[in-house]
Amino acid sequence: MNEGAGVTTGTANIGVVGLAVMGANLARNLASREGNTVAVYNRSPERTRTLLAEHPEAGFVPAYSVEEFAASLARPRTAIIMVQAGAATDAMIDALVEVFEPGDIIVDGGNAYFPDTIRRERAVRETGINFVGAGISGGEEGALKGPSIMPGGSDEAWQTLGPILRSIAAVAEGEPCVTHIGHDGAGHFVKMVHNGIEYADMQLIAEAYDLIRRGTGMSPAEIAEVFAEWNRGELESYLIEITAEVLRQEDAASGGPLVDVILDQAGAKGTGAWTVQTALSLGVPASGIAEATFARSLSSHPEQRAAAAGLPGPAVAPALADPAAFIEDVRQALYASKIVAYSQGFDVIRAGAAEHGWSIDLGAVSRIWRAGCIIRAQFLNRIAEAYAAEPGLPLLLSAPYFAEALGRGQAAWRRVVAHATGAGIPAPAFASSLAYYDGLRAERLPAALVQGQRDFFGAHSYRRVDRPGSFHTLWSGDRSEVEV
Ligand SMILES: NC(=O)C1=CN([C@@H]2O[C@H](COP(=O)(O)OP(=O)(O)OC[C@H]3O[C@@H](n4cnc5c(N)ncnc54)[C@H](OP(=O)(O)O)[C@@H]3O)[C@@H](O)[C@H]2O)C=CC1
Ligand SMILES: O=C(CO)[C@H](O)[C@H](O)COP(=O)(O)O
Repeated sequence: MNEGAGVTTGTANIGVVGLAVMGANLARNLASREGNTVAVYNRSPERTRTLLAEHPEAGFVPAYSVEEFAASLARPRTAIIMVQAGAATDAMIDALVEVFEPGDIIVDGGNAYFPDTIRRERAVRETGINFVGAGISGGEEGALKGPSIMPGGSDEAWQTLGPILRSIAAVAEGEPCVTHIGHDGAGHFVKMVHNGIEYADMQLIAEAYDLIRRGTGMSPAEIAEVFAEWNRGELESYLIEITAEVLRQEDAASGGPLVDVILDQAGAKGTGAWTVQTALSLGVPASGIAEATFARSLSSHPEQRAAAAGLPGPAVAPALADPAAFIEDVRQALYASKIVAYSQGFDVIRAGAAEHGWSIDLGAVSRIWRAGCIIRAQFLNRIAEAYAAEPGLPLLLSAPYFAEALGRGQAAWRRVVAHATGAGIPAPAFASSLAYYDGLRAERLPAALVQGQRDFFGAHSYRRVDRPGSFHTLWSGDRSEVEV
């Protein structure tokens, strides 16, 4: 039976392909906006049927084949794909290209590795169809109520898409959380870095929890109250808020805290690793994001953890003289490390924009992250202010507000990292953020010695502090210096 038979075709002004958690909620969000009629299609028809049955109010136009989907859309067609990243996205793009026409727009709203988006945009453009890679953040709730949206693609496609995306995006201080990030893969690039920062933020919060729990012996429910309190101050953010919720949750089966029965192996779908790979290839030291990504990897090697379980650690953990003061230290260390994570993330975006010829407005990026997305936070207002005051800011953490906050928090930060080290509690994101801060502010770095070593074994040469040029010491000869 053709389940689409009987529906009016060509009337939907927008379509959604892929009706899992993100696609279904985005389709409902679109349908709830004045003037929209939304066509929906999913590879497995069950999802389409379920969505229709559960949300008759949305007035969806269902399609059970890509041909039917194309026919249900008014021309020029606009469709948003929300399917699994990778091969599934390629398969859906190929299928839509077969049934769409020049001038139509295909939007990939899923997470995609930006080089894939650049490749797809180029290939689809050849057919005369517009392709837009748009990062969408906010999870299930954001997709439904208003996500933060990071579209790339052409100016022409943005003319059509802009009003639709503005109508469904979250709103922060009266501004929709969407902006045309830049051409081809720019949108997915920025979404990738958003997720890298998300990894760092989550890891820092997890380390804060672990330090407090192991240091003070407080229960998860008690620590939830600490996070709830922090959420009323400068750390106010969605991730802090949901952390309190998770820590408060009791497990029905054991009667204890849910967090204690969740297997301690963190999953990852790839965006953190993409950010780190990209940062490495751009030469940007995104060390906090890297540590957060590696911390998930370390957690997910049970065989290695079992092999290391008997290795010695500190015999006696240092006692905390003042647990309340320690908790305040952790709060300050978390804020300082968070500044580092965001500063590094914005560095990756700046370097990526330069490398790929994108003109990315970093202030606009910070503004569209203020609501709707997973890293939404009060803090983003401070970043927006920093870029408004100095759009060409070379280093976010050197902006007056952040420099002052780091200066205020650095003593507590050091105490926390020292305590973690002394107690044998892993705090890789806290420690690496502090090392990054100290590395940046150091008058002189041991990189000079590294250069000497490189010159010794590979005649790689070095530059001198006292005169221009490149030099090499004749290490295996008379050790005199020559200019090269
Ligand atoms: N979940 C989240 O919080 C967020 C997810 N994203 C991104 O949004 C996208 C959608 O995420 P989510 O809703 O979680 O869904 P999933 O990533 O779990 O993907 C499931 C969807 O992909 C479809 N699919 C899988 N393989 C194929 C294929 N070969 N051909 C056609 N369709 C296929 C499924 O169809 P079928 O029903 O037939 O299996 C289903 O509709 C992903 O790219 C994800 O990375 C972005 C932000 C947040
Ligand atoms: O994009 C997202 C949020 O912004 C997705 O939730 C993504 O799946 C999170 O990444 P991971 O699964 O690797 O933790």
